[in-house]
Amino acid sequence: MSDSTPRLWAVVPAAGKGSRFGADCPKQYLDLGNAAVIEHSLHALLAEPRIATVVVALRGDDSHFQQLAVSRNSRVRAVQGGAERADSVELALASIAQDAGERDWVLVHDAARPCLSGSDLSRLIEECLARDCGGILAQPMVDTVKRANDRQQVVETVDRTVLWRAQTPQMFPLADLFSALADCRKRGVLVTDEASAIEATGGHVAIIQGSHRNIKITHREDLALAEFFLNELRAEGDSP
Ligand SMILES: Nc1ccn([C@@H]2O[C@H](COP(=O)(O)OP(=O)(O)OP(=O)(O)O)[C@@H](O)[C@H]2O)c(=O)n1
Ligand SMILES: C[C@](O)(CO)[C@H](O)COP(=O)(O)O
Repeated sequence: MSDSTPRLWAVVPAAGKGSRFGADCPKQYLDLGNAAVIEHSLHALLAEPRIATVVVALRGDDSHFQQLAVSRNSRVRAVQGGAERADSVELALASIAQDAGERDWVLVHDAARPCLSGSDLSRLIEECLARDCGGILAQPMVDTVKRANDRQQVVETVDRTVLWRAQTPQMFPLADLFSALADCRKRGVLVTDEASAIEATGGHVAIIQGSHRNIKITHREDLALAEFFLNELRAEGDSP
């Protein structure tokens, strides 16, 4: 890695199958208003001038991405992802490690989260840089939370005041995240987000409260909700 002026990179894991959604194509390519799901996610990142380059991790058999105009954006690169989300992120980081500076940062944002607002993205970037600490957007838990046994019987009610639902983007020093993901992979530690890898290797993660609109499209009913939220964001001028 070269040691130049710190830059901000973005990685977009987009190599999933969308099996829980159950559509004919991966959910990141479903139509959502006037664009595909992934286009909304990428446009939100590309609207942020501090992000120099966006690296999208795709399935090896992905034939959709190259048909999108955004695939030809000069700030967008595509690489092949891996079997798990963490593998896709690590492979994307591996593709830029040689170009990245020692003090560069990276934020990772799910292709399946199209309702990221410009204000949330800016706040995450500013808080992480100001605190010099990696961080994640997250939502406080508003439901009562139960721990259940394997027969789906309630074992206990959990104190929800200390619980947060992690979203993306998640932003960390690029070298720290790359190293943490590789370490977790070598140790067989399964991680479902970037913060888990940082935590597992002793790092610190700040929580920055994000909007409840920043949902992850997972099941069929999420698509209509995402379209509603996108229309709200557009009306407020908080999305590209
Ligand atoms: N091997 C994988 C698996 C997931 N993802 C991406 O990680 C994000 C969040 O994952 P998830 O919502 O679980 O997407 P899928 O894995 O496609 O969904 P499912 O688990 O229902 O198949 C998505 O943008 C997905 O494309 C990825 O890049 N590589
Ligand atoms: C990264 C994430 O979106 C944070 O909530 C979530 O962990 C992704 O989980 P998935 O099972 O890969 O959708």
